[in-house]
Amino acid sequence: PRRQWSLQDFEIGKPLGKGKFGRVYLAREVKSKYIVALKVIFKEQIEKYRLHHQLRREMEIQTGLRHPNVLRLYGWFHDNERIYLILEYAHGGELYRELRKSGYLSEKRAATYIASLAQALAYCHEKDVIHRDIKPENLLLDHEGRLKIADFGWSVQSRSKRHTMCGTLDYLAPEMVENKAHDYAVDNWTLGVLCYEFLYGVPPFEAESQTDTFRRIMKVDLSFPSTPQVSAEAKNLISRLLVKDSSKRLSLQKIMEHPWIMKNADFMDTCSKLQL
Ligand SMILES: CC[C@@H](NC(=O)c1cc2[nH]nc(NC(=O)c3ccc(N4CCN(C)CC4)cc3)c2s1)c1ccccc1
Repeated sequence: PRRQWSLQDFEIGKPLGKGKFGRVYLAREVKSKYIVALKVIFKEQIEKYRLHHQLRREMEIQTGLRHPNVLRLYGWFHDNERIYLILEYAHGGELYRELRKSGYLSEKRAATYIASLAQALAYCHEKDVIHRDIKPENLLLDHEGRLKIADFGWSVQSRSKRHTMCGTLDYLAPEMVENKAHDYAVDNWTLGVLCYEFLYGVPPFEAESQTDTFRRIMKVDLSFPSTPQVSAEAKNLISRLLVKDSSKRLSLQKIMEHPWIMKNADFMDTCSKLQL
């Protein structure tokens, strides 16, 4: 039986990051000395924005997911004011920071991250989970540099209903921009956006205003800068993901078999190759 955790079970360390509704702290479970990340969410924030059903969904979803590229949620507890999520600690921090520091990533590193994401999403889709908010801020790195998808706050368990999104629009697929019912293929679109951003350092439809970004997404106004130098195979993969008709986007399986991925991705644990 799952034991009841409480704050007394943990020594709280430095703050790791903060999101809209809470903060994450480094923490150590006292008895086992096991290092975790403790996400603290304020109940009044959840009530104010009426997000308890979403938070419950995040907790149910992430608890049930077991994949090397999905951040583990070990358990949770609460007190009068706060809800605490006991999360896997990713030692490398946010992929976002690495991307901003180096400007853009090598084709090998970009392909490895896209392959890891495709495997993680294939696993999530098998479990009827659509993350829907895959962006660099939600991607973490562990001590081996392995990618971990975090923050399932926006994910949905089954075929999604209409939801308004907040935050950056750069990663929204056309069907989400049009607020149409959408399905798993939104995550495939997002892989195209991420692959572009990993290789060029900026998202493909970036614009001065949100309206212009909307317009560029709806038109799939995609162009490749002349620098940095990016291979034709990489551009081919991006062009086959950033397709308006969601049924025509490359499937996750086909992404993992794409020549650019096969040539550049470093499948660290070969077993993941067998999972294909
Ligand atoms: C993805 C956002 C989400 N975050 C999580 O759930 C998060 C869950 C989780 N587990 N481990 C983390 N690790 C870190 O945040 C981290 C940050 C910097 C680090 N380094 C700094 C540079 N140094 C050179 C190396 C070490 C190392 C680890 C995070 S964040 C969130 C959502 C709501 C509220 C707060 C946070």
